[in-house]
Amino acid sequence: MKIERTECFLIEHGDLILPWLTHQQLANISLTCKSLHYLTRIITRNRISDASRTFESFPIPFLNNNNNNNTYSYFLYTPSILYNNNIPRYQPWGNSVISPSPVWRNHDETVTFVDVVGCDCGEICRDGCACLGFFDGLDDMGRECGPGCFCGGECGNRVSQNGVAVRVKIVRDERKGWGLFADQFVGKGMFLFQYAGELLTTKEAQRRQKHYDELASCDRFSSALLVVREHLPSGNACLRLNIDATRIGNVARFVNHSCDGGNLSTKLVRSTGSLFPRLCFFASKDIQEDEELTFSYGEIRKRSNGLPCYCNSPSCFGTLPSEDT
Ligand SMILES: C[S@@+](CC[C@H](N)C(=O)[O-])C[C@H]1O[C@@H](n2cnc3c(N)ncnc32)[C@H](O)[C@@H]1O
Repeated sequence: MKIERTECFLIEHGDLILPWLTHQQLANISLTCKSLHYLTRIITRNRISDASRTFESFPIPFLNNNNNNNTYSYFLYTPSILYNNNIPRYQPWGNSVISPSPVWRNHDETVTFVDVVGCDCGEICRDGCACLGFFDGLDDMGRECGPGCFCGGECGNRVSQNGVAVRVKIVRDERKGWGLFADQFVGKGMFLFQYAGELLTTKEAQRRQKHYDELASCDRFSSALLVVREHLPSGNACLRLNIDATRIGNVARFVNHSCDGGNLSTKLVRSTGSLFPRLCFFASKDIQEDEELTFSYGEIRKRSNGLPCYCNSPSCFGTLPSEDT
């Protein structure tokens, strides 16, 4: 009797409730009656059509031609790095009525240097802009206009601040899990996306990595915790960024490793006035439509029993890079 009442309530308010459920919760209630089965199928179809939950300019579909139950990968979406602990436990996904809250946009500018004055070109920057001068796609460090500048979001020197810049799709592979593929031609040097997720302290990153390693050893679990070290000009110190996209992140969390370096290069890009740089992905060569997007996770293989690598490149080491975080 109690179950029936819950079903009626869910059917009546499905539009409001179902998009907030995780994939597991959705799967469970889809078994309870025909109406809920039908409603959850619609939600699932919407989720598959856009992993970004409409946060990005283009929809980013999941494609799975394999005969398994992995119709999509469940995670929360953020288009940029999250600097605080105020991470939601749930986020709506799969209903056209509810669109993402604007609060989630432009997080890149929330941690800034006070009083850093950038360029004063006006709304759109000109040739002589003090912040210009890196978009050759080759240097290790990039600079863009930022919160310290007078220009606005339309400025051409804010290329990496407007979310995913090219059409991509998330495709299932039997051995590597989900992977990110180009859904259009991408010319060498073009910006694609940044690596978005939670910015963690090193202590928290080490705690989570230990937990993820345990999960990976007993399950087909994929973590997306990335550690970036930026060597400072003094040579004596390095800035360490720990970005965890496992629970909440953007499409960069689906980029798989390739031992030959793949077709993407990474660069830290700093916006004038921003405290932290962002890790940005550029095409290191021309990329054709339907080509998988990959990069090298690193050179170090510390673990004797590392995870097997299926990158298929002639220079494959056989195991994925692994480091002590
Ligand atoms: C950042 S995630 C990439 C997305 C992941 N494939 C997924 O399904 O969510 C990293 C994980 O992907 C898998 N992976 C990435 N590159 C791989 C490769 N070359 N061979 C095998 N597995 C790979 C490993 O499980 C790794 O821990």
